[in-house]
Amino acid sequence: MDARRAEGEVRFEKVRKVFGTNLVVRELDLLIRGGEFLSLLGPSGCGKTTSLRMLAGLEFPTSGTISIGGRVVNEVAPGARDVAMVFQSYALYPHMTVAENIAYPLKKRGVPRAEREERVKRAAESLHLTELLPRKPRQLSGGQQQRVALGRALVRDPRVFLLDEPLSNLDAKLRAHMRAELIELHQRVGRTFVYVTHDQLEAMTMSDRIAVMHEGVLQQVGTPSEVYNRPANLFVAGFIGAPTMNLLRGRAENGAFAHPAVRVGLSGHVTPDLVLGLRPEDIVVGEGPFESRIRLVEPHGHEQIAQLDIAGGDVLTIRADAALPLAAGETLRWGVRAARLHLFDAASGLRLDATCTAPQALAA
Ligand SMILES: Nc1ncnc2c1ncn2[C@@H]1O[C@H](COP(=O)(O)OP(=O)(O)OP(=O)(O)O)[C@@H](O)[C@H]1O
Repeated sequence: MDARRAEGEVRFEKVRKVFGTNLVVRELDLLIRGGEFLSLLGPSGCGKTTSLRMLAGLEFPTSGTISIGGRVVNEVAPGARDVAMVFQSYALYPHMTVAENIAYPLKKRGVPRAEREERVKRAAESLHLTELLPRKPRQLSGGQQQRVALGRALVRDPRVFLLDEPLSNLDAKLRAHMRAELIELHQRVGRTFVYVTHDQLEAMTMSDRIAVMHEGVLQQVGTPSEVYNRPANLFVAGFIGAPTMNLLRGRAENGAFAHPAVRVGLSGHVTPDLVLGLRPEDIVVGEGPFESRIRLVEPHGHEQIAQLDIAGGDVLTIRADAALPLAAGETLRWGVRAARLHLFDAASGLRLDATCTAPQALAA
């Protein structure tokens, strides 16, 4: 590992954070590799912002250690950690020009004027801000303001960039555009990015790895494809993916997963009470051993998403080609791509290392 990578490595070891009686982060163990784009992903209140703020030095861990580049930083002041944070609110100085806003962190550190100007120029170029340098923040769009906030971080060339929902104030189109810009920026600067978001699309599209958090507990760390294709537990299974994974509770019976509406062969070790996870795209539409009534159909242009009322009182979400004639009230035949299904132990919620073999006809 080269020196630049080593200095950008971040490690949380048994980090806990308590606010009063509220345990907000529990025993967080997480290694973020130098140069990696890692997203902390989870619903509101799960402790991701607090984790980021502890890394920035804006909150202190109740116990445990945080290191950057192999050095424990628990006692190190925020300004001496060599990290730069970008917030959801851009927090630009309204009376300063874009150039002055970007230069500000350097000025505060006593960087000489000529060097300041050179570094601002480079940061502005890499964020396509050159033309905007003389403007004041109020003369900029939301996306441009967020780029200035990024510029203010970039100009310092920190070891670690900390980003707290930086795109959430932007409209959908601009967000998509900024996602692409952030990917590019990360590739160009080769620094560690720690990105906090509750938006799985952001996490899935930009990250090298995603750390999924829920109620202060780290649930799974993996590449976007790992968390999508092998969710470690029911929380991750239900959180990642849109539309969400169907989760059906059933029992292991004679080597099969049995539910009033679905029966699938099993191979491997399973527990008696199971949850079967079926992503909407892993349901075969129009053929197969199962039959259910269509409850509603949502056209999405390129595809349709439909809900089926299935036996046992559950609802199943499916995705189908836009050309298929689906209508509410009609009966639909369906099957499953067995090898793509997920099995969880109902009691612990943990993923089971077992696979589904083939859908089986339901007993009459
Ligand atoms: N300074 C504080 N004092 C007391 N409680 C706090 C403080 N900061 C955060 N909390 C609480 O800690 C919990 C986790 O907050 P945190 O902001 O880390 O969650 P989050 O996952 O980032 O959520 P969000 O996306 O809503 O910011 C919440 O219940 C919050 O109310």
